[in-house]
Amino acid sequence: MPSRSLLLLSPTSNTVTKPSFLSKTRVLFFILTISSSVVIILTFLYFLYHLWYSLVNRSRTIPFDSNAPLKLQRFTYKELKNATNAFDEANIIGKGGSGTVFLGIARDGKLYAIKRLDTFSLQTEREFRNELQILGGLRSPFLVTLLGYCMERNKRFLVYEYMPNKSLQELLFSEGNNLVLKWNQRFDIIMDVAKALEFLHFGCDPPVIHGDIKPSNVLLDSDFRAKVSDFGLSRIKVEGEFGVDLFSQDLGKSTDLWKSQELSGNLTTETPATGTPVESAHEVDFALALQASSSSNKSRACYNVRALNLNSLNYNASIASESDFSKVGNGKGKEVSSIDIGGVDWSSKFVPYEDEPSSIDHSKELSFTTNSVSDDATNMKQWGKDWWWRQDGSGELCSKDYVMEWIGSQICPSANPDWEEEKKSTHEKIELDSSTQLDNLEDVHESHLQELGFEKLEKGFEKKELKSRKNRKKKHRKMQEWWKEEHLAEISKKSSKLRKLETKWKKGFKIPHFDLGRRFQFHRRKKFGEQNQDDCDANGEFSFRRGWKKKNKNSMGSDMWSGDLFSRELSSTTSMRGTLCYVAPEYGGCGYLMEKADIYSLGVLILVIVSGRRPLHVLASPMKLEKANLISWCRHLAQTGNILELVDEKLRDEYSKEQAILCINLALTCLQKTPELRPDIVEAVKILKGEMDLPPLPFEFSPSPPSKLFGKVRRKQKANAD
Ligand SMILES: Nc1ncnc2c1ncn2[C@@H]1O[C@H](COP(=O)(O)OP(=O)(O)OP(=O)(O)O)[C@@H](O)[C@H]1O
Repeated sequence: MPSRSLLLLSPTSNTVTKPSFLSKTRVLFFILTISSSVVIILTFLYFLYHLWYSLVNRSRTIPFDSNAPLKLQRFTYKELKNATNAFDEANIIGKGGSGTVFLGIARDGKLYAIKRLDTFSLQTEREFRNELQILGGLRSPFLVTLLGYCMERNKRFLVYEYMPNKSLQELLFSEGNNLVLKWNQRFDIIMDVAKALEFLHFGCDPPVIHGDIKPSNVLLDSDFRAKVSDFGLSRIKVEGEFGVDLFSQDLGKSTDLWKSQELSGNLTTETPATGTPVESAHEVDFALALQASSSSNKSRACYNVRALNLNSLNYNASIASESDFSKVGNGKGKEVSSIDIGGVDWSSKFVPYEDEPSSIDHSKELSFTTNSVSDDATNMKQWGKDWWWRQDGSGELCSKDYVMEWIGSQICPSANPDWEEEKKSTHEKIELDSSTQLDNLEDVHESHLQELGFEKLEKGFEKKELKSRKNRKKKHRKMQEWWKEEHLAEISKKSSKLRKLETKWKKGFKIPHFDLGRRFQFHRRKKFGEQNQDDCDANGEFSFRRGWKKKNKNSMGSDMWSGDLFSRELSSTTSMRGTLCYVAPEYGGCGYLMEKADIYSLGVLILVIVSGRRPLHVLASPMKLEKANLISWCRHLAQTGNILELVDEKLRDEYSKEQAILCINLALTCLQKTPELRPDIVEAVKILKGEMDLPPLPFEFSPSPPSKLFGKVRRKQKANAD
C-alpha cells in the first residue's frame, strides 16, 4: 500500500512542480495586471481629482454663487464668440484701458456690448469682480445694465446693454463726429449723471461711490439719455471703515460747530468702531478729518452690508458702527433702506446678493491700523496739498500735465488743431539733446522739457523704477515721487512697445519744442512722409498701461488730451484710482474715496459738457494759455463775471442762458477744495431741477488761489481797513 501510494503520489508530485511554475507566472501576470490597472485607475482618479479641484477652485473665483438673486446670465465663451463673429475687428465698438468692447448680436437679433478684458491680471480681475459685485447688483435707469458675464479659464467678459450712441467722450471729442450736442441734450445728460449719482449715494444701502466719473464712462442711449457705466473702480462705502468711524461722531456732531469755529479741528480722542484706540485727533491731519467729516454728514447705518458680502472685518466694523452711529444725531443722517427719491423706492432697486466674504477686496482699506492712521494722515498732510496744487494748479499747469500733453502731442499731433496752427507759425526745430538728465522729473520745467529726449525719459523712468522697488517701504512719499514711482515707472516696465516707439522717434521724430508760451512743437523728418504720420494719427493710441497700440478706426474714444490719457495708468495701480483732472484733490493718490469725490468729478464733467472741451488743453498762443485749464479758466471767468464765455461756441446762441449759468455755478460749488463745502448729490439734483437755490459761491472761486492773488486781496483788505 505504501508503495502504491508512493506510485500514486509520484505523478502527483510531478504535476505539482509544473503548475507551481505556471502559477508563479500567472501570479506575476496577475500582479502586473493589477498594478497596471491600479496605476491606470489612480491616474484616472488623479485626473478626476484635478478636474474637480480646478472646477472647485474656479467656482471659488466666481464672486457669487448660483443661488444668488442676481439676474446675471453666465455666457459661454462659445456663445460670445458666435455673437461677435469670432471677435471680429469689425465688431469693435470701443477700447478702454482694460479691454475691448465688441458689438454682440444674439440669435434673436438683440444687440449687446461685450467687453473683453484684454489682460488677465490681478488688477483686471479686481475690476471684473468689482463690476460684477457692484454694477451687477444695481438696477437703475441711470446706470448701464450689466446683463451677464463669462469666465472661462483666464478669459473674462462682461456683457452690457448696448448703448447706440456710445460714450460722451466720443460724442464731444471724436474727430470724425460732426454731431453737435444741443443744449437740451447736454442739460439732460448732466441731469442723468446727477441722478445716477443720487441713486448710488442715496439710493443704495450701503452707498456706492463710483470713483471714476468722466465722459468716457457716460454712455448714451438712442435718445441721447445718459447712463453711467464702468464700476471697475467704484467702491461700497462702509461706515465702519477708515476715517469715518474715527472722526464722524465728533464731526457728525460738530459739522456746524466746525464751520462756526472756522474749522478749528477741535477733535477729541475717540475709539473707532473696530475698537482700536486712536491717537488724539489733534495729531490727525486736517485734510483727513475733513474728508471724514464730509461723509459723516450722512452717517447712516449699514444694514445690508452682509448682503454686499464685504469681508468679515468690514462687516463687524459696520455692525459696531451701527450702534455707534445710532448715537450720532445728524441732521442729514438717514435710513437708506427706505429712501424714496422721485417717487421711487430706490432701495428696492438695489439687488442684494450673497457671496463669499472676501469677494470684494477691501484689503487696502482694511489694512488700517492705528499706525496707519497716522501714516495716512501724514501722507495726506505731506502731499494732499501738493497734489491739489499739482492737479489744479490754479491757473498754472504743472510739469506733469505738460509731460502728459507732450507725450500726447507726439502721438497725435494733428488731433490738436491749435498745435497744428503752431506748427505752421513756428519753424524752429530743436534737435534731441541726449545730454539732458532726468533725475529730477518733479522739477521738469519748460527748459527741461525743451531738452528732454525720449531715451533719457525712459532711462529716467527705469532708474526711478529701480529706486521705487528699493524704497517700496518708504512711508512718506511726496505726490511727485509717487507719481514718478507708481506710474511713470510702469511706462518703462510694461511697455516694450514704448521702446519700439522710441526707435521710431529716434528715426522719425525730432524733439518737441516747448517755448515760453508753454507750447509744444512737433516735427517729423520728411523721409517718413505723410503716410507715416497718418498711420500714427489715425490709428495710433497711446495707453500708459499698454504702451503704443493700434487703435481701431471704430474706436474713437481716445482720451488723448483730456487728462483721461492717464486714466488707464491711474486705474491700474492700487495706490491711485480715478482719472487725472476728474479725481478729487482729497482723494488723489491715497485718500479714501467718499461721495464728495464723485461730486468733484461731476463738477468737472459739467464744465466739460457745457464747454465742449477737455479739462486740460494746452493751446497754442500765450493768449489762450489761461484757458488751458478748464477749471481755472472757469473760476477766472466767474471772477470777471463772464461765465457764459465758457459755453461751447458750437452752440452759438442756441442755449438757455439761465440753465447754463446754473450749471456752471453748480460746477463751481462742486469743485471746491473742501469736500464739506461741496453740495451733496441730492442738493445738486435739486439745484438742477430749480427746486433749491445755489449756495453762495466762495469769494475767489478758487480753492487754492495763487498766493499773488491772495496777497493782493489781503493787501486790499488791509488798505480798506486802514
Ligand atoms: N454698453 C456699451 N454700449 C456701447 N458702447 C460701449 C458700451 N460700453 C463701452 N462702450 C464703448 O467702448 C468704449 C470703451 O469702454 P470702456 O468702459 O472699456 O473704457 P473706458 O471707460 O473708456 O476706459 P477705462 O476702462 O480705462 O476707464 C467706450 O468709450 C464706448 O465707446
